[in-house]
Amino acid sequence: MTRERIHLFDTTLRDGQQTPGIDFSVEDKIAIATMLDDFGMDYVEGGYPGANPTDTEFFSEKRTKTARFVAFGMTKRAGVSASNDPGLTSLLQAESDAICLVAKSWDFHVRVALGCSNDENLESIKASVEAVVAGGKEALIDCEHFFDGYKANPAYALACAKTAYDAGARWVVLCDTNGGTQPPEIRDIVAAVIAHGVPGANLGIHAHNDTGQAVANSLAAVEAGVRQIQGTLNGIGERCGNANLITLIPTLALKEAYTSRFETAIDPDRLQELTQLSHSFDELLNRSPDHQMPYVGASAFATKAGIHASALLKDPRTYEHVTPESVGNLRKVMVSDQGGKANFINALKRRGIAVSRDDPKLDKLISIVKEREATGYAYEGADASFFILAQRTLSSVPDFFHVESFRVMVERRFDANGNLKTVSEAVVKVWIDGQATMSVVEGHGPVNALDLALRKDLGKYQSEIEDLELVDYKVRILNGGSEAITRVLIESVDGSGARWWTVGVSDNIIDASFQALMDSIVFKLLKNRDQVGLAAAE
Ligand SMILES: CC(=O)SCCNC(=O)CCNC(=O)[C@H](O)C(C)(C)COP(=O)(O)OP(=O)(O)OC[C@H]1O[C@@H](n2cnc3c(N)ncnc32)[C@H](O)[C@@H]1OP(=O)(O)O
Ligand SMILES: CC(=O)C(=O)O
Repeated sequence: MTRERIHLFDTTLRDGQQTPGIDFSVEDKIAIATMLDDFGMDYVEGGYPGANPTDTEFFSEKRTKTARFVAFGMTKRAGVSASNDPGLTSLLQAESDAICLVAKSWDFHVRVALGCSNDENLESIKASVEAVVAGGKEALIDCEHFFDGYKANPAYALACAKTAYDAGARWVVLCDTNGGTQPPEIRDIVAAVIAHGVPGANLGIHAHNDTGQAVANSLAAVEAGVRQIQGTLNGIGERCGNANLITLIPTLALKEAYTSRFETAIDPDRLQELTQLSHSFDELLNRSPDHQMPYVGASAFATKAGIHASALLKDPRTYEHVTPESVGNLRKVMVSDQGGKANFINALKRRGIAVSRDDPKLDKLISIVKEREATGYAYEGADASFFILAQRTLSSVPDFFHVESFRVMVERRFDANGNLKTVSEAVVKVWIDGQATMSVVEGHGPVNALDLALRKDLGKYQSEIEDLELVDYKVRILNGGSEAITRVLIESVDGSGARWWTVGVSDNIIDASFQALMDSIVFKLLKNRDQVGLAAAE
């Protein structure tokens, strides 16, 4: 039986950026767009070029290889032509494959927010879509407040959708902007749009989660005929968030209600990387993963001792709706040697490391990782540190250099002109091939000083690390009070454009940073010798 294609549209970098407390840098956006593209999304919406310097810079080049790269903006203002609308002009100049324009489709909004007539708004929709198509780009229209608009004035909401479609929009996306619509209403209203002449193959759904129904509403829309779902990683987004793609993707891929009828572009083998994708994204946001998130949460396949554990030991299907391995998660209780092994073998394979199931070194690696994670390490977000640990445990890693000692000082003092200054200085003693060198460097803060001192004189390796750059540094305090432990995550990049994350954990932030910096340099040296798996440095 032919299955119909559901197109996945990710708006993590646009609607996700509207989440209170979330603010992406250009570097963050590049890292996230790469993750999404690599995972197999059809569309990656990168933000709103022209709205702020970050998004404008992000759209200075195309950031995806396979996914369609989408710029977001709004329809032209009433009273000006499309070619004279500065917002639309700058959108058309952005480097993107497609443009998604938000359009008002609730007459109340047209009157109150835009202050123009209903017909003027329809003219803006038509002219804007035509301008996008004439500019050689795929046009999408986000019909803002479509469901509320339909309830208030069905004829007008339908006219907005149909105008966009007739003008050439590839996708007309029905938005539940305020997030209050319920699944039966979604089903009925989507059916009305299709009956009005906009085919389901050209319809999308953009659901917000204000009543906890964003995923259910997206699936209800698919049932009713839409073929594009917009959502975000881990469900971030304005107010209560957007439809969670990390929940929708496995539901579409694993649940018979959908698998028999639909397919997405996500390679079924990549589903096992879903937990890692979700957790890596949280690491990037510098926040703890939600333990109860469907499929990928640490508790999603956990059970307490007792009746459940006893049945699980007899057959895991007694308490699991899918296997944890299918989404890269782990079963808890049995501390699952079996589940653990499959998971590690898969993760190592991706990094080019082959290990057999009965190799005792694999058991050793699993127990080291579990012990370390219990003390605060998080390897999901630090692929390069995991790679080094795995290589050290399963085979070996060359002792390129040895740091005998380091010292970091922070001094607040008056300079020669009588200005108060805080100065950070680091001293590092390194041994290479029996020769010791001592480097002393001042930096912008203690971690920067330590980084510069570590990389100032690495003897015969110095020329190899000239293009190594640290582009992100994240600190998380793992438990409060005087017992606090610090986790540091560092993102590095080199001249080839490869990026990797390393981790360090200590009760001392400088020491944690030192561990992550060391892993980054060792990883770079291994990479220069073609000794790292592809997935560890993408
Ligand atoms: C539902 C959604 O999530 S839509 C996406 C919302 N995201 C954002 O707004 C984030 C980025 N936005 C911004 O940085 C700014 O709002 C900008 C740069 C786009 C515009 O800034 P400003 O020109 O200063 O306008 P401001 O933000 O104050 O108000 C929005 C204007 O857009 C108009 N507008 C809103 N939607 C539309 C639309 N679909 N079509 C045409 N005009 C629109 C409003 O009427 C208002 O116009 P006014 O200034 O004449 O009253
Ligand atoms: C466009 C959009 O983000 C919304 O209507 O919610």
